[in-house]
Amino acid sequence: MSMDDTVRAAIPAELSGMVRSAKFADGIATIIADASGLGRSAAAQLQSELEQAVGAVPEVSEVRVALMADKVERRIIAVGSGKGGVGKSTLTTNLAVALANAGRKVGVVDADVYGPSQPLLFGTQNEKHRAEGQTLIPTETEFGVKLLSMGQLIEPGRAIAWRGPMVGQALGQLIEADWGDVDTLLVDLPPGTGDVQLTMLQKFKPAGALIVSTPQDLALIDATRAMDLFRQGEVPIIGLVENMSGYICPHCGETSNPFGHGGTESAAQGLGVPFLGRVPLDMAIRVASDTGQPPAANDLPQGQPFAAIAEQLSAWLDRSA
Ligand SMILES: Nc1ncnc2c1ncn2[C@@H]1O[C@H](COP(=O)(O)OP(=O)(O)OP(=O)(O)O)[C@@H](O)[C@H]1O
Repeated sequence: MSMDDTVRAAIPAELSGMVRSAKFADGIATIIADASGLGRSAAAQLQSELEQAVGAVPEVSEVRVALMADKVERRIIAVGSGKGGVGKSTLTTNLAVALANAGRKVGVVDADVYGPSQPLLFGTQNEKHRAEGQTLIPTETEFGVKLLSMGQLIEPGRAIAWRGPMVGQALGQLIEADWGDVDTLLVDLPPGTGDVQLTMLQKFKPAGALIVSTPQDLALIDATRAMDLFRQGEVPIIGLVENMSGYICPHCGETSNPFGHGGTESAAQGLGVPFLGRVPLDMAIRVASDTGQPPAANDLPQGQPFAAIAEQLSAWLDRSA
């Protein structure tokens, strides 16, 4: 057996699939391994396990491990709205879960400084974010989606006092975290066109933006303003989503239209952007969301509108790859 083979044989079976080459010369073992898709901490663990295993070979006085990684191409999708309370966060959570169910590697950045609600929606509000040095480690939710939230960087109630540069810095920490193999990062923006939106356009330009509105004229005017900002920043508008479109009565199942109906679809037509679909105002969506059980995670009828919109988003991601 050559010394190269001896070094290779010392590598534990579960790691050998990642090892691209193992060489030995002058007491030094040089291992090249493929760490594609591993997060920073998993890659560090791979390195130390290789060093230990190969270092145990008596002839080896030094182990040099080089880790290669395919750079994950990660696209940012901004989810915005003109005004608050239209269901932007609920949509973000459920689209993320539906995309993950369809096999994508999905992360959510909760950049809503003024009302960070993703930890509640994913049921992770009792978990603290971890960090390695300056790098945040996203929380693994039980729905196969990774999550980082402004809510865990800021004390509740302090957000209002935040100025532009602080917001920009915090957003940078969230977006440049250790996302590992995540290829699609949905960013839940605060409503309107403020500091977070500007920082996103200047520093972390999204691949596309999705805008949520309710059917009323007022909400639509605000949504148009939000869309204009992305257009000015040359971010493609993936489409408009109408939320709270039609109320499903929990008693009789009949649908009524407290906020009107179809306004978003005709606004989308008028603005020349795709209409991606509507989600009804359904108490079951609110109840499931408040208990950290996104409707899209379960095979419930309430999950279907989200799954249909996620399919369109997925098709857009494929087309623009
Ligand atoms: N389709 C729906 N049916 C029933 N309730 C909904 C629906 N969409 C959202 N909600 C509820 O409306 C409230 C506001 O939703 P959400 O937090 O997602 O809005 P938002 O636009 O992100 O608001 P903000 O900007 O204030 O964070 C929540 O209580 C949520 O559960």
